[in-house]
Parts: sequence; structure tokens; C-alpha cells
Amino acid sequence: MTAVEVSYTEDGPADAPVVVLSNSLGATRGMWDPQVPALAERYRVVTYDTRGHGESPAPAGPYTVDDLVDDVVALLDRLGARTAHVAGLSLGGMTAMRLAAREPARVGRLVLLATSAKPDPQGFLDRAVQARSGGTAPLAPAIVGRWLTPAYAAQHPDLVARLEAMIAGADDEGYANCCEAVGHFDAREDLARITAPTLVVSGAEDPALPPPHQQLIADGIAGATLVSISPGAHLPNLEQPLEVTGALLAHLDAAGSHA
Ligand SMILES: O=C(O)CC1=CCC(=O)O1
Repeated sequence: MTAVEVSYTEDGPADAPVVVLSNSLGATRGMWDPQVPALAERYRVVTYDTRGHGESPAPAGPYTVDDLVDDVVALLDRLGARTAHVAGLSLGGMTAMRLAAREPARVGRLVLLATSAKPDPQGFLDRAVQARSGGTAPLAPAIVGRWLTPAYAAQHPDLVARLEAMIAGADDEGYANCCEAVGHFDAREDLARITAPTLVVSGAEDPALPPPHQQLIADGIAGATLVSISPGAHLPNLEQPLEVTGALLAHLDAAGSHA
């Protein structure tokens, strides 16, 4: 499938190394709001909406994660960035993982958060059917219920409402196509091909993609480091922003990678 021109935002110095942040299924680039200000002090931070989400186009499906990678490669080309550090959460992590395996020369350092090399397909394929028949809005409360721990969600109703609105705002068909891309994703054989220095991040209480998924990734990528965020569910970057931003910066800054 032809790459689409995704909608993106840039923050930080234009001449700094590029960091691309890739969103999870149902979210938008706004999910990175807690990370962007600190990263933008020394990186050119590019957040974008995965196709079918936010302000990006939702072309006719089906989609594969390789299509989403094509969109990121096209984005890097539009930015004039030969290489970039890439961080992605969940579906965004699948995109980042496949990008790093397919186009190793384009990826500096890699951060894979709350993601999987082989998600259990059935739930995502079922969800695609539900999104097509009833839209994404009715699905939102249950999904957000996995993004934050129950205690954190109870204390942050405005955040819960904002996240539910992100999901409800996704294009129903585009979201369904992305669910199917997740359901058909299998990167287990990609892992040994990834050469970028890699940080893997788990939400210790993530009910969507629990820590064994990230353990498998960390075991498969040579030299990868695994960090567990607790308490944390599927979007630990929202629940523990200081810890996750600190881990991201420590990994990106290592070995003078921002020089
Ligand atoms: O939406 C969920 O339930 C969890 C998830 C899996 C892939 C993704 O991006 O989010």
C-alpha cells in the first residue's frame, strides 16, 4: 500500500537529533504530552498520529504494521532526517520494532514501551468487528480501563475523559484496520535483526500486554535493557511521566547520542 502523509508536530531545536514518538492503538500524538517538553530541550521531537487516528488520513484497508512503517519512513524523508531515534508504545512499539528490523540504518536508538512481538490475535480481530459495527466510542471505557491502573484512573477523571475522547475520535474503519494489523503482527523473527541499542519498558500491572511480552522482546534483542514501571498499566508514560521520561532521556542521551 502507498504510504500516507501522516499529520505530525515538531518541537525542539530544528538542528537537534530527531526523536520520533509513535502512538498506541486508539490514542493520538497527544499521548506523549508529558514527555515532549523535556525531550524537546535537546531533541527535535516529532510526534505523529498513526493512520486512522487523530488528524491523519484513514485510507481504505487492510493495513499491516509494514504499512505503518512505510508511513514513518515517508515522514522521515519529508523531515529530511536520514536517521532518527524512535520510541513507540504498543502499536507504536510494533511499528518501531519492525522499522528497526527492516531499516536499521534509519534508526539510531530504539525505545519499545508496553508492546509485543506477538500479540494474542483474537481479541484484536474481535475488536475490529466491534469497531466496524458499533464505532469506537462504546469501546473506549473498557480500553481506557486497561491504560491506567484503577487507583490512578479514579484520581484522574479528566485524563480518563480525554483518553476516551481520543478513542472515540479515531476513524472507525481506520481503527478497525489497525486492530487487524495488531492481530496479524508477528515480529519474533525480527528481534535478532535489530541492531539499534534498545530500551524496553513494561507497565508492571499492564493487563493489555503484560510484562512477559516485553520480557520476550528484551530476551530477543541483543543487549536490550528492560525497565519495569510500577505502579503502571498499559500507558505508563501517563501514569509515571517523570520515571518514563527519565528512562527515555537516559537511553537517548547514552553514549553521546545527542551530540
Ligand atoms: O488497546 C488495547 O487494548 C491495548 C493495545 C494493544 C495494541 C495497542 O496499541 O494497544
